[in-house]
Amino acid sequence: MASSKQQEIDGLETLLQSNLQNDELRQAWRLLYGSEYPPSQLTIPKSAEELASTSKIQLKTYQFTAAQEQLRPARKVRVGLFQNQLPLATDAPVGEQRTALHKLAEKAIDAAAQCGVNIFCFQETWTMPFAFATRERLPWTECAESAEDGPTTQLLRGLAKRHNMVIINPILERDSGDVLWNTAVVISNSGQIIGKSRKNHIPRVGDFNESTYYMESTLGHPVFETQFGKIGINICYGRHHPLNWAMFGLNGAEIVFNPSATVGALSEPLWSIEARNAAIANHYFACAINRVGTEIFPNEFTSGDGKPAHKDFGHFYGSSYVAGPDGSRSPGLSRVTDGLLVAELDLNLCRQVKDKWGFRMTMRLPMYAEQYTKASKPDYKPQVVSEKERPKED
Ligand SMILES: NC(=O)NCCC(=O)O
Repeated sequence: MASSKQQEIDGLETLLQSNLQNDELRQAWRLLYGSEYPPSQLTIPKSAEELASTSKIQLKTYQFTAAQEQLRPARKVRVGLFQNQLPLATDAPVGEQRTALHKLAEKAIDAAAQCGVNIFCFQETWTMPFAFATRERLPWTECAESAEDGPTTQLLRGLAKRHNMVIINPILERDSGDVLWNTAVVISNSGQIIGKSRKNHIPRVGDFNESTYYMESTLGHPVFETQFGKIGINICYGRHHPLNWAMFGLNGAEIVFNPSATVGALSEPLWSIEARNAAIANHYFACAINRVGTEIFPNEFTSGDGKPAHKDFGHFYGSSYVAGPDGSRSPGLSRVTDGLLVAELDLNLCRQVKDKWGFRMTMRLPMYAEQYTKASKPDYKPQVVSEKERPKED
């Protein structure tokens, strides 16, 4: 069973709330989250709270607002971000693991539907343990499935239609030629598949040796036009590449999901910054979703850093959150438990922020296109100005 270590704290918010009071808490919250305390929540049915509670899923809600416009009605959409631990041990048969995850997902989607969620997204490769550190092929490559006809997409197509909900399904994909990919399938609220996006940047850092398992995307930065808004998917490690985020914005995304699997020792200082910065820089909502728990594997592996072999990556710290184009962010989910974050976004905020700051008028794309083209050539000479090259002034 994936376990959360006892000493893991629940998160920054719990620390703030248990150590600060009244005005200090309000001020700290405003500085850290860019919004008022207490955070503005949604009214949701008691049945959703009960279902989440009996399923041991933390349920948090948040509302982003935009100024009311005269000519455009508000464009409110609810997103559901689901983070989870593995329900079974990593050495359970992979089919049983997938079935257990499917059962958990049905509960989370049901709770999300009761909260009026329009677009739901899972964490990266949610149907399997995050086994890539092991570099063992079997049984993990058996977890790969068809993006179009695999059992997970089939299950979610039914749920998407039943709940009138777009579902983003990040899986390890096996295509018809037996090439593996790290893929997010976008399933429309009609139950049809709109398309898929694949991971552009593959990590080779610490225990994240994923190039052993799947190939780099050749699909670019597709943006999917759904009934609820234009969405893109930047999978996990792609969040360290600002241009990866930028391309989804240039292709018109209003919401970019970042399904992830990352651990505290490696990336926790980056986590609360990267998606938030992407939302600000690209004038869209960014939804960051991380795995939870410590997954212990049967065999030891090393990180190639001279340290002892080990059987786990460390703690996947959850902390999923939504960031708005205005720099504000929602509260985060727990670092240690399964959770569903339901956030209401008014997509009008994207254009309002662009206009307020003049970001689209000042972005200077042709200048960067020219410079990037030059910088991508092997003979590129970096533009460095040195004192040595200046004529002496005296
Ligand atoms: N899953 C994945 O790409 N993890 C890499 C580590 C990180 O990006 O924090």
